[in-house]
Amino acid sequence: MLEFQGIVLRQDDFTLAADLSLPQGRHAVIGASGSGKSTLLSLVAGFLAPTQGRLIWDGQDITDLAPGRRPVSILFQHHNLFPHLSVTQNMGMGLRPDLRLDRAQRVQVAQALDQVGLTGMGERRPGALSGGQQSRVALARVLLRARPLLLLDEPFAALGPALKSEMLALLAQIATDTTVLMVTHDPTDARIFAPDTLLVEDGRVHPPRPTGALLDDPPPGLRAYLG
Ligand SMILES: Nc1ncnc2c1ncn2[C@@H]1O[C@H](COP(=O)(O)OP(=O)(O)OP(=O)(O)O)[C@@H](O)[C@H]1O
Repeated sequence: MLEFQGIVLRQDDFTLAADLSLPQGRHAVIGASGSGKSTLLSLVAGFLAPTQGRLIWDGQDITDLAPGRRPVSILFQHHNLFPHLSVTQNMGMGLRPDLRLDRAQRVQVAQALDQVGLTGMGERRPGALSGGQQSRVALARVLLRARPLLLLDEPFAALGPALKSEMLALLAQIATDTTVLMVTHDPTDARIFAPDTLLVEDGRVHPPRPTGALLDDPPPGLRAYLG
């Protein structure tokens, strides 16, 4: 459970406010451009600090924890695979940045590779993979970190619709026991991936609502944004 207790975050003349609880599970984050979606993820990741309020994870106050000490992993649109490292090495970075993996960790990497359907491709460089395969490597690296909170900012926006759906289905299948917050501009993504959605409107984060109900009968601002 992630709790936003009376959170207010100011950035120049923009203010983000959040006062809600997020149970474990998959949540979409949806809202107009500039409404504050990325700011919300940065707050949870610890890149931005609130001016007021507390952020609580499973009863523990994480408001003042440095990003690296938070129970968080992040997957953004640009996956930042290292081009000079092999797929296996890129994934190993998720476990040990210095790549001194022990035997058990090497087995873990191989299993993750199997899990995302890239068996036998571990020695390739990212440049020798398709866009979808590179996304799979980035996804596997994030999953190897095994942090309980996963933040996604339009992670598969560069992929075509079919591949994107496939990646979301794969993520839903393997990111169990994880609380996921996924920013998306695509209501279809929200519907297929996230049982609940957080609407961000003019800097206010609304509590989670069932995705289908919210999108079937959107409030006026969201309706205008969805078109
Ligand atoms: N570094 C910054 N300093 C001051 N204001 C900022 C900064 N970064 C973003 N903002 C402002 O904060 C507001 C929210 O930005 P944010 O990136 O969270 O929106 P968003 O909902 O993710 O938008 P988009 O869908 O376009 O990515 C915007 O009005 C933006 O101009």
